This record gives sequence, C-alpha cells and structure tokens, in this order.
Amino acid sequence: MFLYCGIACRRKFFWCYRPLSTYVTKTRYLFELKEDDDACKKAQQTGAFYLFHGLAPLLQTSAHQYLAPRHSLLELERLLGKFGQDAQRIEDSVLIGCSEQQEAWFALDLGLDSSFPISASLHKPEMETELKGSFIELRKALFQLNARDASMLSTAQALLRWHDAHQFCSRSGQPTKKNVAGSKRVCPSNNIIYYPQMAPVVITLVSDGTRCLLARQSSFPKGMYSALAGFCDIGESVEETIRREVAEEVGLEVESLQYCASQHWPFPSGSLMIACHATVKPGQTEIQVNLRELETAAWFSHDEVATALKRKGSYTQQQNGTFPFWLPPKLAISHQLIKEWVEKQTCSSLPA
Ligand SMILES: NC(=O)c1ccc[n+]([C@@H]2O[C@H](COP(=O)([O-])OP(=O)(O)OC[C@H]3O[C@@H](n4cnc5c(N)ncnc54)[C@H](O)[C@@H]3O)[C@@H](O)[C@H]2O)c1
Ligand SMILES: [Mg+2]
Repeated sequence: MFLYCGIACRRKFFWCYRPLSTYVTKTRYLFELKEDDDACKKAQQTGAFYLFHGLAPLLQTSAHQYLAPRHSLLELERLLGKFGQDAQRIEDSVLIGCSEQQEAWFALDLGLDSSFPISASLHKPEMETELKGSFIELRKALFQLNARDASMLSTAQALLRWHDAHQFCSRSGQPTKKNVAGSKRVCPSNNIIYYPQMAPVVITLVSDGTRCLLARQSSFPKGMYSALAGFCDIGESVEETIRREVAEEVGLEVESLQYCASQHWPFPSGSLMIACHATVKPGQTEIQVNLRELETAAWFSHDEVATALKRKGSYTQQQNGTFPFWLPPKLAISHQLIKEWVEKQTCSSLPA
C-alpha cells in the first residue's frame, strides 16, 4: 500500500512519495483504531475474535501443540445467540493487534459478563462443545503455543483482566466506560481516564565471571531453576531494583549491569520483564539465601547450564527420588537470558 506524507521544508510544502513500510502502516492503523471508536467498530466487521472464558483462552489441540482459533464477527454473533448471550457483549471485546493486511484482532471473554455472571458460567461446557475446543488456563497452555499465539493470548488476557478489575472509578465510585478498542476507560462523571497498567519486573542473571547463579522458589516445578526476579518498587530505576533484589534474595552485591531483552509476561497480572546480566563484586560469591523468598540458590558451571539448556521433554522423578536440573522453556525470557550467558562464555573461552 502507498501512503504519501506532506513534509514542510523551509517555506515550501511538498509531497514526498516515499511509500510507508508495512510495519509503519500497520502501526498507524492500530493507533487510529485506538483513537477512533467509529473506525474500530468498522474494523470489527472484518476482524477476527479470540475467545476466552473466565480469562482462560479457547484452544484446540493439534499435534502436541495448542492452537488459538479465531472467529469472524458473523460467527461470533451466531455463537452468542446460541449461548443465550446478547450481541451487545461484543462491546466488551478488546483490540489486541492486526495482521499485515489490516485484519484487526480482538479478544472477548464469554465468562466475564458482570451483568449475567451465573448464566454465562452455566454454559461453559456447551460452549466448548459448540466451539470444538476447551478453555484452558494460560499458565498450563503457554509453553505449548507457537510464539505468535502465546504473545497474542498473553496480551489479550492481561487486557481483559485489567478491564474486569477497573469497572469503577476509584475517585467517584461510578461505573467507568471503555472505548471501543479497550485502550482506556473513562469515568463519565469526572472525565478521569484510566489506562491499562503493567508491573515492571527485573530478571537478573548474576555471574561471578565463570559461573552463574540460579535459584528456585518452592512454587516452581520440581528441578527447575531460573534467574533472580523481582518487582520494581515505586521510585526505583531498573539498576536500583537489580541491586536491591540480588541483595535481598541471595545477600550479594552486583556491578557492571548489562541489558539483554524484555518480554511481556501475563503472570501474575501482566508484567514487563526486563532481563539483565550482572556480575558480583570481586570476592563476593558466598550465597546467603533469603528463605522467605527462595527455596534455594546455587552457582552453576557453564557446562552444567549448557547441558540443561539442551534438555528436552518431561522431567520425571529419578530413581533416587530427585528431579533432574532443568531450565525454563524457550518462550520464557529467563531461557533467553541464560542462553545468551552460555553463548558469551563459549565465545570468551575460544582461543583468539
Ligand atoms: N518470564 C520469565 O522467564 C520469568 C522468570 C522468573 C520470574 N518471572 C516472573 O517474575 C515475577 C516476579 O518474580 P518474583 O515472584 O520473584 O518477585 P519478587 O521477588 O518481587 O517477590 C514477589 C513478592 O513481591 C511483592 N510484590 C511487589 N510488587 C508486586 C506486584 N506489582 N505484583 C505482585 N507482587 C508484588 C509481593 O509481596 C510478592 O509476593 C513473577 O510474577 C514471575 O512469574 C518470569
Ligand atoms: Mg524474586
């Protein structure tokens, strides 16, 4: 698609015939849908809808993977009629993205109807039969989704949860009203605008130069270790959170912080994970685990971590009752962070 932009140059105004890239066109289209309710309603006509029930996405099974089916507006209207729900429910849907061809994607939770909570939940099994799928908790399904579906469903779940929890203005107590895209809610009595929020979390892979520090919370699956993670406190920079979290959780001081990558994470209720590497101060390697936060923490060698990264499959109890050491799956940013550390170590140990 060709779009033309007007550029003011000195006193002249001329048209520049530079076609906008597909990415820029898509970004601007999504921006327009968030700002313009009529444009967003129009986009629903040709759009596609991901369905949820009680924040669990509708999934279908295909060759050991889950797939997230999408439904057109027409199909959705038919389904809502069949489930005894009003077509007005579509107003509760939220915009979560669009294709390169500008097919807008929305998400709707069939079980989060504040007006009819009981009748909606009664229909769940019938809905699953009609939809030829199951509503499965995202926590259970996330790692069996492809990267695109995982990202779409994570965004959708976080946005649907935020709307469900922000039905009322915290100042006036009056019901708030969402815009069509669901990018904000407004209190009609005082015009306060509420925007969806997420909590920043840092995840840090601490190294002493040759080993890296991995830890377990008691809630982790047996045998799994990860990098240290913690929520940012109000007023903190990312660097300050890293220093505080490492000190709090394992009693060490770190320096030379290095950014790696970031990721939206849907748990517990929508976080921005910011992944970094850090090195302990010289001579500080004795771990003092804070047992209120962690079950255990330990230093691991390059070889131990590289072997664990290659492990695939399920992690069953061994004959001696222990579980093998394993790391979070590829989709988790902790995996990426640990993999990057292993690769850097491999490069630095190669002869020049
Ligand atoms: N994607 C990944 O690879 C990955 C890896 C590890 C952890 N994580 C995520 O990082 C998050 C934080 O890790 P953690 O549990 O060690 O954090 P943490 O060390 O900060 O401890 C959690 C505690 O922090 C407090 N807290 C402060 N602000 C909070 C907020 N906004 N929401 C919830 N609790 C808050 C609560 O008391 C909570 O019990 C977890 O939700 C976890 O799912 C993701
Ligand atoms: Mg923590």
